[in-house]
Amino acid sequence: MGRTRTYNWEDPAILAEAAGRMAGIDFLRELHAGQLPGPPISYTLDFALDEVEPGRAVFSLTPGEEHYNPIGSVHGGIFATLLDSAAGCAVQSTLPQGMAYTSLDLTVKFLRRITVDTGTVRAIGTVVSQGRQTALAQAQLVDAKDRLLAHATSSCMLFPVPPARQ
Ligand SMILES: CC(C)(COP(=O)(O)OP(=O)(O)OC[C@H]1O[C@@H](n2cnc3c(N)ncnc32)[C@H](O)[C@@H]1OP(=O)(O)O)[C@@H](O)C(=O)NCCC(=O)NCCSC(=O)Cc1ccccc1
Repeated sequence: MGRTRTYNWEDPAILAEAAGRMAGIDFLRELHAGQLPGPPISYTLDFALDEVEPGRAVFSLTPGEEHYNPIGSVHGGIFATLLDSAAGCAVQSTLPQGMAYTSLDLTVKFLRRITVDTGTVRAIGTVVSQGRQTALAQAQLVDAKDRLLAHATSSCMLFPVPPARQ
């Protein structure tokens, strides 16, 4: 008998509209407090924003079988999703109202495999450098013993919120 999993999510337009009219840190704090619905990807993969402060964001995930690749460990894309989220939200946490961002790239180093036995993992993102048009962020994926599981750097593009989203 195969395993099954069901989940619900909220209309992503609610979140996108809020992101367009709020300062990054206020948006992320409301997300963290549950005053805004999580993004659909957080329900799909079952991970959450744990901490946020200006220039730093932390996400956590407890690995399950549903995250596995065909070779018996957590798929690299799960690592990358957590690292992209942490690095991107670290940048977002510094943006004033009216500014938006998107990640331009993500360079990931997979240092240790993750399995269901690894336990909860945390992706800690911080801003390394911020300019007018781009920001450089990095993120570390660690286990409960703070062992480094993966590392990523990401460049983000900064731009005014498009009029349609304001
Ligand atoms: C193994 C290596 C790549 C290289 O390690 P090195 O630089 O030589 O360093 P070191 O030897 O110090 O090892 C470090 C730790 O690793 C442990 N360990 C070593 N060998 C094995 C082993 N054979 N099996 C189990 N564990 C092994 C080793 O005991 C140590 O742990 P410890 O300190 O004792 O507790 C390591 O960096 C790694 O596992 N990275 C994560 C890669 C990863 O998870 N990628 C994403 C998933 S792939 C994917 O999804 C793509 C895909 C998609 C679709 C379909 C198919 C595929």
